[in-house]
Amino acid sequence: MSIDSRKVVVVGCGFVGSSSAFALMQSKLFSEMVLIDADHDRAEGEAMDISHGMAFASPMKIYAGSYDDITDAAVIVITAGANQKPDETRLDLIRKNSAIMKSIIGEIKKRPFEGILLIVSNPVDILTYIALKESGYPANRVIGSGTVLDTGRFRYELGEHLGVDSRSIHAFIIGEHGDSELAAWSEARVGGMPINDFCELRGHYDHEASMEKIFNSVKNSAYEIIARKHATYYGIAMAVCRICAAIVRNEQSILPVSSLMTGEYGLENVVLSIPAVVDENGIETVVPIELNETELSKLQQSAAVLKKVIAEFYPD
Ligand SMILES: NC(=O)C1=CN([C@@H]2O[C@H](COP(=O)(O)OP(=O)(O)OC[C@H]3O[C@@H](n4cnc5c(N)ncnc54)[C@H](O)[C@@H]3O)[C@@H](O)[C@H]2O)C=CC1
Ligand SMILES: CC(=O)C(=O)O
Repeated sequence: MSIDSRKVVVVGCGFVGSSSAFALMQSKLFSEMVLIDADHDRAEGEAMDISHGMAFASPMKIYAGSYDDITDAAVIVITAGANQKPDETRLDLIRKNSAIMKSIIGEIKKRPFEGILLIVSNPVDILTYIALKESGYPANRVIGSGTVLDTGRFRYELGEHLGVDSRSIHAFIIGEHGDSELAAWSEARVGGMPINDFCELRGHYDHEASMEKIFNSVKNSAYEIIARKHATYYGIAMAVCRICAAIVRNEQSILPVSSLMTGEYGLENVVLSIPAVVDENGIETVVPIELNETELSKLQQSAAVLKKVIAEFYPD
């Protein structure tokens, strides 16, 4: 079965799945999009609604389908599962969503599929690990959206603080997509300048206080949004589009997706985010950026948090 690089499948058509589908339609990356949901009517309604925008975008076949439609897709985006309620962490979702992920991977595995699995449902790092184990696919083909969203939030916050286009900022949030994540401050650059030098250029000298404020705002974004509107979906939809573009356009873009660690920073058998080169094969290679001692220790603590949860599912 050959891969059709113009075909994408979205599994789960709730807030995140439908927003991602809407963003993907507007991105013009694909000419065919299959929507799958446990609630087939919902998938049908979303396919109809999104299709009605086509006259203002580009021709595309969008339909509610089944797992029999996945075989030649380039990417399957999985957004199915419960979202956080106020006061819930992402890790609190693991019981419900691990069962959902296992059932979806079970369906996918019954069919030939050679494309990329892009996991978005939370807790994304643990569910990506489960998808990897249950599918048996090579690690390069199973990617989590990881901290691509958090990194987008980080660049946005820094851009606001510094009065500069966030696209001119190279800075990453790494580790868990969740409460143990960290900012790789020591590698952050604005227009090629070390970040603190750029801050001083803009008249900001209170580095420690600003760093803490900006990082906390990024880390707590989901909680703040969920408290106000019950779910987050537009930011992640844009992140899904960005990752899909890197894959189907074979861009070799560096994105902090969630991937299997194989010795980087002394970490193994855990899935988390560090920057990686993303191309048509998924993860081409991870990019183990230099971290200072504090950052390295925080990354290792983040991995330990994730490993503890993984051990509940796959005790060795
Ligand atoms: N990785 C990230 O950065 C982000 C992840 N998320 C996560 O995305 C997930 C989805 O969130 P929402 O869309 O807000 O939830 P939602 O409740 O609006 O939608 C979930 C959808 O999944 C469907 N579903 C449930 N079981 C299914 C199955 N076995 N097969 C197919 N479809 C199934 C439901 O019918 C529903 O339509 C959550 O886990 C949420 O935490 C949300 C935002 C950002
Ligand atoms: C819900 C979630 O994971 C986020 O918005 O970051």
